[in-house]
Amino acid sequence: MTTYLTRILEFKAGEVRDLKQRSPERLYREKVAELPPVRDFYGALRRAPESPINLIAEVKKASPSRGILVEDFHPLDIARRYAELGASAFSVLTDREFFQGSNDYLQLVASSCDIPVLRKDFIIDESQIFEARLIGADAILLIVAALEPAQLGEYLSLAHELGLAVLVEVHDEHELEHALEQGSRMIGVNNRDLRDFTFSLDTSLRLRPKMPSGIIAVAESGLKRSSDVMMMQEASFDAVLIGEGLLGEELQGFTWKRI
Ligand SMILES: O=P(O)(O)OC[C@@H](O)[C@@H](O)c1c[nH]c2ccccc12
Repeated sequence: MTTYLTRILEFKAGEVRDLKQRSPERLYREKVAELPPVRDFYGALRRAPESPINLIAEVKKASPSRGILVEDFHPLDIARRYAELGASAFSVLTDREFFQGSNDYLQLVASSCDIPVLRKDFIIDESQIFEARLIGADAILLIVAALEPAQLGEYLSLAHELGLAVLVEVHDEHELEHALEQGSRMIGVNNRDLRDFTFSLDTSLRLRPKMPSGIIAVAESGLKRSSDVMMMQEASFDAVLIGEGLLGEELQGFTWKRI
């Protein structure tokens, strides 16, 4: 069945072919060895007992479901505003075709701010993990629904070997089980179904009790109101990942944890 996700992944496969032609793995390994260490993404997101929920603020220009969200898009200004709001980490979209993101945006944000940065993209090949490290990311997203079962474990290992943290994204019980079996340390529940872009906050609430303690738990997508954030805090998520909702006034006025 053709879904939004399958369409995105097909396009991504073409991009990855080009990327692999441009840069063989040997070159990546040499370059990565010269890089400074990453910032501690896991450490920034783990919520201490009694402390408020952490914010991963997403720097997002557009989405396939909503089109352009920010016409006059200045990623660094947006990131600085989110840091002032109290964000613990950033997520920067690097997918060009569907989200109008860019590696340049990530590079700019990562090199100008102290807060750790997640590369938000559809990773389907090891070359993209090396690339993430080279452009300055501290963490990557791995979407369980976008990978073959054997790939998740392999990519987790490679990312950790390169010093990158991994946010493993799941959408149902089955994916969660697989994520846990493969040794994920940080798991994000996407409230949005990437196959048809429908969403429900209940997805996070339903899956949270099935995540063992010790896992860093993140609720992702569709959070727009203070009450949504409070609900995830009460459900004992460590963090929320918010893009579009931060463009609205309500969450800009929210008292996020100050750093
Ligand atoms: O803008 P929102 O609804 O707050 O969502 C942010 C983030 O969760 C969403 O952009 C996202 C979650 N998983 C993804 C995977 C790929 C691209 C984007 C995403």
